[in-house]
Amino acid sequence: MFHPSDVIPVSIVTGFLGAGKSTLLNRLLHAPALSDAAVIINEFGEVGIDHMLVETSGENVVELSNGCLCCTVRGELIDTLADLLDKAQTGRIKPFSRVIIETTGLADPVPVLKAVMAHPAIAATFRVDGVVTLVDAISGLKTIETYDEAARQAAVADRLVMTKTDLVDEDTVSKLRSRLSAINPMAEIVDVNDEIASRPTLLVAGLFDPESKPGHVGEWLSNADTGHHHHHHHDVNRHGEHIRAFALQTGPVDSLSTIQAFLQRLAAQYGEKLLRIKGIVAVSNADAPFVVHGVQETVYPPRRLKSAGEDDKGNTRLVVITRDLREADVRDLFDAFLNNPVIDRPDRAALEDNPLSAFGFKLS
Ligand SMILES: Nc1nc2c(ncn2[C@@H]2O[C@H](COP(=O)(O)OP(=O)(O)OP(=O)(O)O)[C@@H](O)[C@H]2O)c(=O)[nH]1
Repeated sequence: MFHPSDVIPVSIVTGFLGAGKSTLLNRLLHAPALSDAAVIINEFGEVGIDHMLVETSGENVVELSNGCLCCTVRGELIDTLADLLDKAQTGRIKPFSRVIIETTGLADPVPVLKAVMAHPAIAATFRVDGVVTLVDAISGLKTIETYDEAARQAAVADRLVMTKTDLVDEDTVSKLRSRLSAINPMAEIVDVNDEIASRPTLLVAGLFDPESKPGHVGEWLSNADTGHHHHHHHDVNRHGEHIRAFALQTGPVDSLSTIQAFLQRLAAQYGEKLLRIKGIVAVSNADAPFVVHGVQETVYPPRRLKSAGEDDKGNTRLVVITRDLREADVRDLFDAFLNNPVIDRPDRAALEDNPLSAFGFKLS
């Protein structure tokens, strides 16, 4: 039975772009203990697809895709929490015993924490209980050096989960572990393949206590803007001066290999500038679409989805997040792989015959 006076715990799952947040959540949400959790997913850029990628019963999943939780949608987060509560109290959705917030990979977690902890009405009903930060073992060390957001995500964590340890050597894992424990000596550091990382208790850590965090976390929290009046509108597809999101769309493709070849090519050519690419691919004559993923230099094996959402039938949609990379360059390459002619650009056959052609080199 739902008691309006109950204080509802909130777990925050964070980690840089592509660290494996949705993958981990999918695993945990199958646990009966989390079957009545409400899930708030925040995606960067206006074309959100995570609601299709996180497998829950659906009813209690809310997607916030109008920007990044830490800046443009803090007000929306508060409204969403209030709205979820209202719907549960009035029987419009199932009661929930925990809220799980998956932030965008670009989120500074401090304002998100502050939004929940410092808003009078929200803080009376919800309490932060478990900040779990995922760190990608392939790119984590570099990402933490390069992006302040990633270092802050690690510093505020109750638990740090190293992901993709299956794809790197032991030495890399041990260097990452040392770096993480230097940033946040109080956090428990686990490998995503450890048994503990498959238990729902991974998300539970007791009331968030800034005192138990590295020295600067309390200061960050005091200085953070509460964002209560933060409904102004900046471009939801931009994060700072360098990072932007856009979508590539087309109809069904003849073969999944066309898209995988495009992703491989993009990753090889642009590497770290290609922060993230993910999407749903409709393939002619296939009864279900595929999900594809790339994170910086790595392209992951495609996965078949159970079914497409009603709006997505027959559509191929890729969301791209780049740093200092022109949208037009990515679009041109996409068109080349789809064999859409673009003036002055090599087509797919030329690109595959001569990998240097995209850089302006020609075979004699
Ligand atoms: N081999 C391997 N692949 C992983 C692991 N964790 C995640 N992946 C893959 O990494 C890709 C990105 O994972 P997601 O779970 O979508 O990452 P995310 O953090 O939710 O991504 P964003 O929400 O876009 O920031 C997917 O192809 C996953 O299958 C892991 O531990 N090992």
